[in-house]
Amino acid sequence: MAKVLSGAGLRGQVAGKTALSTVGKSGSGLTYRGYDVKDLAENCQFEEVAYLILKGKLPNQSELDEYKALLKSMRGLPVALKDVLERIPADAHPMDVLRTGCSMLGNLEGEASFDEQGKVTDRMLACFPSIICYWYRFSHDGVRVDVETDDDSIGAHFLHLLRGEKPSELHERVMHVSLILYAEHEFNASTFTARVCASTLSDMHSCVTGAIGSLRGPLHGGANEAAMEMIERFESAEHAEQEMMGMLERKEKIMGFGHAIYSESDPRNEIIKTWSEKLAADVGDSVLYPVSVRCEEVMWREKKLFCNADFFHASAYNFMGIPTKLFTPIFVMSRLTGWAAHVMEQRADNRIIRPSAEYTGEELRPVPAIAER
Ligand SMILES: CC(=O)SCCNC(=O)CCNC(=O)[C@H](O)C(C)(C)COP(=O)(O)OP(=O)(O)OC[C@H]1O[C@@H](n2cnc3c(N)ncnc32)[C@H](O)[C@@H]1OP(=O)(O)O
Ligand SMILES: O=C([O-])CC(=O)C(=O)O
Repeated sequence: MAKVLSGAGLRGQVAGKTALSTVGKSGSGLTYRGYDVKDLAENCQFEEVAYLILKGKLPNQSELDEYKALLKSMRGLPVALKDVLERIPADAHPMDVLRTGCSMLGNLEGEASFDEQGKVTDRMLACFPSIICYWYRFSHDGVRVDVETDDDSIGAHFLHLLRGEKPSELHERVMHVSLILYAEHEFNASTFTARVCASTLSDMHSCVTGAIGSLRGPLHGGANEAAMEMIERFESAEHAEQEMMGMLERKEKIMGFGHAIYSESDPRNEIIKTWSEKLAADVGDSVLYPVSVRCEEVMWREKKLFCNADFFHASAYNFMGIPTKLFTPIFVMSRLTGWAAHVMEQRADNRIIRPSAEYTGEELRPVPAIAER
C-alpha cells in the first residue's frame, strides 16, 4: 500500500524532475538509474555504482579500473587543508569537520567553471575519507597519517586510515554494500539542499557543504549515530523491549525508524541487516544484534514502524569497530555521489528554486515611535 503523501514538509509535492533514482515507487523499492539497489549491492563495488550515478552507465572492466586508479591518485590533502584540520579540537563533531574540510577544499581547489564539475566531484569522493581520518587520527591519537594509501577501494582506504592496517575482505565488502545503499535517494532533505544551492548557479563545494549540514541532523543521516546511542544502553533483548515500551509511552521519537516516503519497509534495511548478522557472528556478539532485532519487532508490533536504512547500520558499523561519531561521515562519503549528480542534473535544466510561503503574520501596521514601543 502506497503511503498517503500530503501535508507539511512539502510532502507529496513534486518539486522537480530526476532520472537518477526512484524511491518507494510501489510502496517500497529503490532503483538507481533503473537498477534495483538489491541487485547493485549484491553484484557491484561502490565505485561501479558511483560511476553509474555520476556518469550515467555501469562501467565495463577497463573503465572501472581506470576510474579506481584515478580516485586512488586523488587521495592526498593539500598542506593548507591539513593545517586547518589540525586546528579543529578532538571534541568537534566529525560532521562539522567534514563540512569545514569540504569548504576549505573549495577555497584551495575551487570549481572554476561548470566544466570542472566531474573533476571536483571525483576529487571529493577520493579525499573525503582522508579528511575525516586525518583529523580523527591527529586529534585523537596525535598521529599525522599518510593519507595516500594504495587500497583498492574507498571503503578500504577509509578503514585502513582509521585503524592503521588494511581491513579484512569481509569488512571491505560490507563497506561496498553500505556505501552502495547510502549513495542516492531522490529528493531527500540533504539532496534537496544541494539542488536549491545549485539552482542559484553556485559552485559544487557550496552545494556539498550545505548538504553535509542537512545530513547531520538526527531526523536524517544523523539517525545512525542516534540509533547506536540508544541500542548500546540496552543490556539484553528483554531490557530493550522494556525501555522501548517506555519510550513509546512517553511519545519519544525513536531514531532509525520510520520514513517520509516508504510505507511498509525500507528496502535497504533487509540488506544491511543481513550483513549486521554476519558481522555479529564474526565478532561473537550475543547482545547488540538480538537487541536490534527486538527493537525492530517491538516497533512493528506496537506502531507499524519499520527500520529505515540507518538502524542496522548502527550495529554493523559497531561490529567493525568504527567509532559512533564517524557513522554519519561515512554516509557523506557515499551520498556525495547522489548530491553531485543532482547538482549536475539541476544545472542541466535549471530554474532557480523559489517556492512561495503562506503568510501567517501581522496585518499591515505603522512603525510606532521608539519611545512608544
Ligand atoms: C537515511 C535517512 O535519512 S532515513 C530517516 C532517518 N531518520 C530517523 O530515523 C529519525 C526517526 N524518524 C522520524 O523522525 C520520521 O519517521 C521521519 C523524519 C523519517 C519521517 O517523518 P514523517 O514523514 O513526518 O513521518 P510520518 O508522517 O510517517 O509520521 C507518522 C507518525 O508516526 C510517528 N513517527 C514517525 N517516525 C517515528 C519514530 N521514529 N518514532 C516514533 N514515532 C514516529 C510520527 O511522530 C507521526 O505521529 P503523529 O501522527 O502522532 O504526529
Ligand atoms: O529519503 C529520505 O527522506 C531520507 C533517506 O532515506 C535518505 O536520504 O537516504
